[in-house]
Amino acid sequence: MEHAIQISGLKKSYGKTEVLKGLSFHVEKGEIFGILGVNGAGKTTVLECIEGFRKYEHGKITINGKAGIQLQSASLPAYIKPMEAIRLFTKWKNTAIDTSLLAALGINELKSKKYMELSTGQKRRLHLAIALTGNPDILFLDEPTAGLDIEGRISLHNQIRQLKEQGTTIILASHDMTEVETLCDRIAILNSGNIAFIGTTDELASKIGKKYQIKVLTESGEDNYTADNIGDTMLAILENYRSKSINVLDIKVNRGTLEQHFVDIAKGDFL
Ligand SMILES: Nc1ncnc2c1ncn2[C@@H]1O[C@H](COP(=O)(O)OP(=O)(O)OP(=O)(O)O)[C@@H](O)[C@H]1O
Repeated sequence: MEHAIQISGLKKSYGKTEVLKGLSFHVEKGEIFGILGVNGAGKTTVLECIEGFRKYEHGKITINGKAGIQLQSASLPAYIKPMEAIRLFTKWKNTAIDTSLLAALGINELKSKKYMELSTGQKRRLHLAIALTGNPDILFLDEPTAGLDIEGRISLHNQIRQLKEQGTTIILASHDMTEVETLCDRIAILNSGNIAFIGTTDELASKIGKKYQIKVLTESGEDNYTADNIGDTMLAILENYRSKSINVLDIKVNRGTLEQHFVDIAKGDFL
């Protein structure tokens, strides 16, 4: 089956720094696909290369469908009113105003305000409405809920899920594992310009599910370990301290959360 987005061997450098080192992946039609990584991992760069806003040195990107792109904050003129912005983009995309979409996103309530007077959440809703004018097949979202309160987050998540139900393919960048876990069908985790993991969050959880984190407090300080096999590892750790005549004062064992494991993978400490 034809994919919504197909990327092979994508390389991008800023000056001498290679930020993307040959990424290959695809986004399936109708899925919500998350690109994860810590700050500076290259998430925005990947999105911008796919969107066509960034030149790249190597690789091939194929998009099958009409794209809708959520603007970055502060990207509209300060004095423009929400409905003026909607009319501008509707005209530019040569399409009609979708009044039910505007009602669903609460844009009508913002009529009297200027762009600079909107809150972060209101701006995000307006940016989403603009991205959705012309009914795109593929929606690009960069940190869609950054700066939103819990209510705004839940509301935007629900809107994103509804769009998926209507058949829209969604690709989003985020550094929030919890957000991605609740929303995305599949994720790619970027690390040092490469994909460190790609698959479903369930696959990620089962891959790392047996990982334990062990914190040992001794008279010389605190040591941290991770282990798949808790029994053998504990014996080896304790034997090591005993052979060095170091007194163990306390031991704590945790099953790591997906979030902690994401940080390990994203920073390169995984396995
Ligand atoms: N226009 C640019 N010129 C030079 N370097 C850039 C430019 N844009 C991004 N970079 C660098 O490329 C790297 C990746 O940036 P990018 O914005 O793609 O990361 P990100 O994962 O989206 O980060 P964040 O989570 O902070 O938004 C960073 O080291 C950044 O400093």
